[in-house]
Amino acid sequence: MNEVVHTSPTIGSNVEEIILRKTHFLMWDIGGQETLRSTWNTYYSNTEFVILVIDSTDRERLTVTKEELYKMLAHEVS
Ligand SMILES: Nc1nc2c(ncn2[C@@H]2O[C@H](COP(=O)(O)OP(=O)(O)OP(=O)(O)O)[C@@H](O)[C@H]2O)c(=O)[nH]1
Ligand SMILES: [Mg+2]
Repeated sequence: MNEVVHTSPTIGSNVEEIILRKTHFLMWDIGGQETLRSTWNTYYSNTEFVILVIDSTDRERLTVTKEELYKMLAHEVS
């Protein structure tokens, strides 16, 4: 709180491993910019879950987000 957090757009990806008891989470943070979305499908194999972060105040982009989510879910398992 009361702290300015500096962020920069994700280019490529950031990977983080979290271990909780015997469960290992390997989390990939990937960029959401339009030009980077075509690379998303290279992260799908062995993926158990997806966390999609949206800005709920950006009403215009909700439709785009929905389309991108459906595209992701419709992707063939490889
Ligand atoms: N108010 C508020 N602003 C946030 C929060 N998280 C991120 N932001 C702001 O939202 C903007 C984008 O944040 P990022 O974390 O770069 O968003 P991103 O989804 O990772 O974007 P990409 O890496 O390009 O996919 C920045 O201006 C942040 O300061 C939050 O929890 N609260
Ligand atoms: Mg990011």
